[in-house]
Amino acid sequence: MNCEIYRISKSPHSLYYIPNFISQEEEECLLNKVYSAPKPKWTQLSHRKLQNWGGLPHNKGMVVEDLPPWLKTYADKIGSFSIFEDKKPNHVLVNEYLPGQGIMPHEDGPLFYPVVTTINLGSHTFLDFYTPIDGQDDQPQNKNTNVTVCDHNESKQKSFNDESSFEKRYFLSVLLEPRSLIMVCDDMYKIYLHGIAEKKSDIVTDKVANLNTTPYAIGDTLDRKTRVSLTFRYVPKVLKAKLVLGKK
Ligand SMILES: O=C(O)CCC(=O)C(=O)O
Ligand SMILES: [Fe+2]
Repeated sequence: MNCEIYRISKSPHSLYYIPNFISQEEEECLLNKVYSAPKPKWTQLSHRKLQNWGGLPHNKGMVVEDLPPWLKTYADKIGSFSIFEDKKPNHVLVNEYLPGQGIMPHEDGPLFYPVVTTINLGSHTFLDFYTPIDGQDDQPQNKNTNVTVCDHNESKQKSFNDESSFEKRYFLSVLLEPRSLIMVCDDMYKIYLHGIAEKKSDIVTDKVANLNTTPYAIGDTLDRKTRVSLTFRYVPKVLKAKLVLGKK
C-alpha cells in the first residue's frame, strides 16, 4: 500500500501520520493484551517501563521468537506499506509512560531497518525531533545498540547534551493522537534524534508539523494521561534458535 497520502507535508523529510489507524475497540483490546502480559515481561526503566516482543535485538543478531497473534496482525498490516518494501516488522517494543514521563532524545541505531512505526494508545503525546550536534553524529551514547538496556544511558547523555543544547537543536514535533500510527523513515530516522519531553501537559505551537490533520489549534493545552506505544520495527540480523535435542 502506498502511503504518500499520509506524508506530513510540513516536514522536509519523511514522516507519515495516520490518524485513527485503529478503532476504539481495537485500542481497548490492545491495551488489555499489554496489561494481561505476565509480570516478568515488563522491564522497569528509570522513566518508563517496557515489554519486548519478537526477541531481543542485539548486535550479534536477534534470536527470533514468533510475535503473538494480537501483534502479528498489525505487523502484517504495517508491513504492507510500501516504505517497508518486501519486509515485515519482526519486533515490537511496548513502552508505557505515565504523565510526566518521556524518553531522552536518541537515534534508534543500526540494529533496525531504517523505518520505525508506532501505534499510539491511551493518550496523546508530542514526539519531538532534534538536529544532531554538528560533526558528532556518532556519539555512542545516543545510539541504541541493545534494546535490553534501552535506557539510552540517560545520566551520561544528560551531562554531554545539556538541555540548552537540545533547545537550540529542536526541529519540529508530531502530535500523536490515541489510535494513530506514525512512520519515521529516511533522514528523520538516520540523521535526526527523537524524544518525548518529561511533561504532564503539552502546548500546541506552530512547530507541530501535522497540526492540519488534528482538531487542535495553536495555543491549546493538552493534558497527558497514561500512554502505551507499540513500536514495530524490522530487525534484519537474526539468529536461528539453537535446538538442544536429548539423546534417546
Ligand atoms: O514511545 C514512543 O513513541 C517512542 C519510543 C522510542 O523512541 C524507542 O523506544 O526507541
Ligand atoms: Fe526511539
